[in-house]
Amino acid sequence: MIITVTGAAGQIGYALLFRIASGAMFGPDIPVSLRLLELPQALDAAEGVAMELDDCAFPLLGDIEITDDADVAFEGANVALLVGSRPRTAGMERGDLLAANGAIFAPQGRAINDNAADDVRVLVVGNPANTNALIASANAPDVPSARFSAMTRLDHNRALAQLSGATGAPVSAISRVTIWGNHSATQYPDLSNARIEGERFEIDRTWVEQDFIPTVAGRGAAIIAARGVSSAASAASAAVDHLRDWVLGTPVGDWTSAAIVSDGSYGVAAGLVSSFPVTSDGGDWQIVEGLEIDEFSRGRIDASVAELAEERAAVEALGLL
Ligand SMILES: NC(=O)c1ccc[n+]([C@@H]2O[C@H](COP(=O)([O-])OP(=O)(O)OC[C@H]3O[C@@H](n4cnc5c(N)ncnc54)[C@H](O)[C@@H]3O)[C@@H](O)[C@H]2O)c1
Ligand SMILES: O=C(O)C[C@H](O)C(=O)O
Repeated sequence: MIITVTGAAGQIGYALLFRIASGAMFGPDIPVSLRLLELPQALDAAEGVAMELDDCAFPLLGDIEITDDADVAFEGANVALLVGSRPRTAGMERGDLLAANGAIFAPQGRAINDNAADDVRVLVVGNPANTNALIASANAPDVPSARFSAMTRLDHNRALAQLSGATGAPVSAISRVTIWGNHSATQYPDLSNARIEGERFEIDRTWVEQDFIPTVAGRGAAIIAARGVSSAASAASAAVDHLRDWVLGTPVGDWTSAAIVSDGSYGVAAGLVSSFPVTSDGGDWQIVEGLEIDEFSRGRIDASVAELAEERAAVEALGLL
């Protein structure tokens, strides 16, 4: 399996590469070769990471290639993790960030289109992840859009952890939690269908609305406030979970959350990259259909999807789609 990681010398890269190389992503039987894409000024740091990977003597790890050339990095890639992106800095407006990231994700989409393996699967982690995935997919016309996804698994895992903490139920007993919409503060972490030990349970709506939702949706900012930098190990762990479930399949009776290109399900405008409840049997992600959406959920989903539509309009105006 050839796995390309962009932004490989960054914080998430440093937490992610060792887990991939150890077999945590695809299990103990699948050897992995790594392609690390970095900016020219970070190539030395990426070399250092590769030296440490060598020093782990991972039995599953094949060759490691380090490059600042996207065509080389995505050559033959079966999996592409697009982590490297331009973080927001002081004085930057949302539109500036979208433009800066368009300059990264449009060429990377083209490089994936021209060089990746026929079965490539792409996970966008770099923010704003949903819209970056939209840009990459739009610039890869020969790759089915179903092969592009953006990461909301970290939000999903945060929701599991919060519910576990509030109920005392172990994370392993909780199922059917959903993240809808954008990987941003407007996301909607939804417990309407959640189960503990396979059963529906009584849930305090005040806690959901005033504590659970703001905690999950604001967790990225809370981590930045506490650490001074954004989440890295938990983001890497979520990326491992996302790819494992996509390639090896989700557990029977449960689903996960991933941002994928909407087919119009649940009133989410077709073409937007929005988070949904999804399953996989090892092929494409499938949206879990037929869930009842009450008025509260409808409002929350619509608000986050409206933000996604605004982001799409902004990158469309920049000529990135
Ligand atoms: N979706 C999520 O749940 C989630 C969670 C945490 C972080 N993030 C996002 O992930 C991204 C990476 O976070 P980080 O903490 O690793 O950042 P970081 O700044 O530590 O590392 C980013 C790396 O990307 C590299 N890079 C920048 N542009 C590149 C390009 N065009 N090609 C290749 N490499 C490039 C930089 O040189 C740097 O080494 C950020 O956008 C962050 O906001 C997303
Ligand atoms: O919130 C952020 O900016 C960082 C990241 O997307 C996160 O969710 O931790």
